[in-house]
Amino acid sequence: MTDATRIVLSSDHAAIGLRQAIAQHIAAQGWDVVDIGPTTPESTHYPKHGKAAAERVASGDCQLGIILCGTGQGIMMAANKVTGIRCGVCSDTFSARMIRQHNDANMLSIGARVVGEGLALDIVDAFLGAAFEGGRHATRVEMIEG
Ligand SMILES: O=C(CO)[C@H](O)[C@H](O)COP(=O)(O)O
Repeated sequence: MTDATRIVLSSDHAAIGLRQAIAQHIAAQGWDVVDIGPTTPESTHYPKHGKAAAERVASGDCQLGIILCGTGQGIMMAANKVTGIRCGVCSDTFSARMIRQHNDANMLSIGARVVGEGLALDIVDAFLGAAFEGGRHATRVEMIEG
């Protein structure tokens, strides 16, 4: 990935502050950030935000996505319903690195009620700093796609 890689961000109401902190953090690193909200704190429904972000990645408009909800789980489930999306929830940096290296994940999900901001930013850095290793892992990723 290069600095020109476009990254879509979205969340539900539970993760607006963390999403904005991540947006600021990665924009400062030179990533091209597309934050599709929401921006207001009213209660909303994570499936529509996960689907909207996933469609940006699946269409090729964005190369990677970072999505958040309270646990990271529901929005991940919604994103993974979109064909071509491989999204994992991460609460640790090892998993964030490995979902890129072994699973060629194109989306990362984080639970804003699970991890604090400092760890979340480290998780994002681990995800964005890793690259798919291919080889035997490519065979397995192809099997996920069916
Ligand atoms: O984590 C989530 C989905 O997996 C949501 O953020 C969570 O369910 C929202 O809960 P509430 O409406 O009580 O704020």
